Amino acid sequence: MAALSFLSLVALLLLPALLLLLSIIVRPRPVRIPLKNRHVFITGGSSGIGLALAHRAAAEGARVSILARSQDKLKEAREAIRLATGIDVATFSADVRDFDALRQVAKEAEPVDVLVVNHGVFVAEELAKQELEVVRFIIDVNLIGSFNMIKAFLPAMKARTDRRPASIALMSSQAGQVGIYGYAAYSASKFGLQGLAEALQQEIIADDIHVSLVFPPDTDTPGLVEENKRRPPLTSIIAASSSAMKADEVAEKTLNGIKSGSFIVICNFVGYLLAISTGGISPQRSYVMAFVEVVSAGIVRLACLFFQWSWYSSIENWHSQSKQ
Ligand SMILES: NC(=O)C1=CN([C@@H]2O[C@H](COP(=O)(O)OP(=O)(O)OC[C@H]3O[C@@H](n4cnc5c(N)ncnc54)[C@H](OP(=O)(O)O)[C@@H]3O)[C@@H](O)[C@H]2O)C=CC1
Ligand SMILES: CCCCCCCCCCCCCCCC(=O)[C@@H](N)CO
Repeated sequence: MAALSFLSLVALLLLPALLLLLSIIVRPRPVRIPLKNRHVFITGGSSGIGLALAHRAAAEGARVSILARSQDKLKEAREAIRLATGIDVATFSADVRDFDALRQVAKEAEPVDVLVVNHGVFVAEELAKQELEVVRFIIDVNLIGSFNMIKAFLPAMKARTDRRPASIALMSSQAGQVGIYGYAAYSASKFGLQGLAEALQQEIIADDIHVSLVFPPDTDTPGLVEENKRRPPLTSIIAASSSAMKADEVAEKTLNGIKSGSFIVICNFVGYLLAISTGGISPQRSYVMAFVEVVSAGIVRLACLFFQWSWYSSIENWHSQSKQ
């Protein structure tokens, strides 16, 4: 009884003190980034998550531009958005691997207030089977392509005359928080975005530009349909630990994350567990989330170990079955 009341006293005093402390120290400070009447530029905006983002941003009153390689898909996307919202988006055809082409696009499109670096390619395959050419392709498009986009667009974003806060959002994946069977190259390309995002945020905070890093689970898109045709079964089994989402749901989370300046954008329940367990030393603007992280870190680590346990059991079972 005495122990119990002592514990509740500690909780009563310490937890609010912790909350207060966190509300003072969280950095960068909270920010709101308006979308209405601002220029939102989305790579990979002709399909899947990028297309859903373009729809939503247009419906919220932003001026929207989309970039991808295929002219045909861009045209189709433009028509679909016009049909649904009555709004015209600007389209740019370029390969994110071609820096000179991106510089040209940037010149035409500027000024951009919200840059959403969403394009991406994925080929799920065991590394032993995956050609190095495919590995290079994934890293080139997902990681180097993101550098190319930022290098091409950042100078004008820094020099913008609209002094309201601006944003650069990067589309990662939950496979960018934890390495998953079949995703050696893909996970590496997405983990790379985290280092880029953390360093970049420190460099451009003084320009009032705010970085968001988005972590979706499997999302129903044309890209996923293509990937599923040859995905190793173990990739699907492990990825199923996190429930799949619709492209529009991910787009909604992403835009809300951008508007609230969240550094880490969480998409589903498992996303909370992943964000807490990989929080490490990444920036956190919300003192409430910071509080949840500090208080639950240990127990969430335990849950993670259970997930690893179940994944390795699946892998063991798979191998023992395929030997029979
Ligand atoms: N779907 C999913 O399960 C998940 C996806 N993600 C991430 O979300 C993002 C979008 O995925 P999703 O919507 O499924 O993808 P889709 O395959 O449906 O669309 C990809 C988009 O990127 C464009 N793109 C691809 N390569 C290039 C390139 N080299 N240069 C310019 N544009 C390019 C495509 O157009 P085009 O081919 O014409 O160039 C298309 O517009 C990716 O970064 C992906 O990694 C994250 C977690 C889960
Ligand atoms: C307590 C801690 C909880 C840990 C649970 C972790 C669950 C991880 C599931 C990872 C799913 C990865 C999906 C990748 C989707 C993707 O990017 C591809 N479809 C390519 O587009």
